[in-house]
Amino acid sequence: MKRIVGAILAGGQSRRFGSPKAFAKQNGVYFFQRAVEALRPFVQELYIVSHPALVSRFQQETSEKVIVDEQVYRGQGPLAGIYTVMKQTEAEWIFVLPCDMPYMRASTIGNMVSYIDASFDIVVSAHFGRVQPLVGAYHHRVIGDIERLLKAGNNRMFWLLEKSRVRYVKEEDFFEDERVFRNINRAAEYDDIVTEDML
Ligand SMILES: Nc1nc2c(ncn2[C@@H]2O[C@H](COP(=O)(O)OP(=O)(O)OP(=O)(O)O)[C@@H](O)[C@H]2O)c(=O)[nH]1
Repeated sequence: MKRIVGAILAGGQSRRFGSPKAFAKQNGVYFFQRAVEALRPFVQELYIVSHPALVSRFQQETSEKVIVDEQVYRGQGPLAGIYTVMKQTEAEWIFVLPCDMPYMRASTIGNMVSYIDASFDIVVSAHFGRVQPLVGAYHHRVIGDIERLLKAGNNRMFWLLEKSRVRYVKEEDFFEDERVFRNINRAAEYDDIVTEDML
């Protein structure tokens, strides 16, 4: 079995949402907990990477490991979170999920994991023509590239994808319900899913 470590990114500011998205609920379950449930079956270790203000709240709600972004790159976005987890582990692969996709499920991750292949550096979902850099596996060997990008202040995920050998997993690889990749950024989007779930 491939050695995979999980990284749940929960270090964003949730400015558009208005309160920490990780602790919004879908059908009574915290968003971040949905990510934990989806990833847990496939990883030996799992890290929730957040920021200092949320650590104690996470610790009250989960027994998973909670860490904070490396101080030098704090606030630099998801790339800083992935880098931080890579620094914690020597595992070959880091499987990343955001904390704001409440419909993500274990079967999706299982399918993604089956496409992990060491001839690629990164394996991410690109279902329905939308690249999802926060849903996929990153090989540990990209840590140097990530560090260089962060040092230069080029923290967009797409800079890393551009430099790397990427396997884009699409609907012809495995079909998936589009809703699984729905991420919640704004309170209005949250209101929509609450209403839909009640129907
Ligand atoms: N560890 C870590 N995760 C981050 C960071 N920035 C964003 N994330 C996570 O990446 C995912 C996508 O984040 P966004 O929705 O783009 O950003 P956000 O800061 O949470 O929200 P906005 O403030 O509204 O832009 C979420 O799971 C965030 O928690 C960061 O600097 N560090």
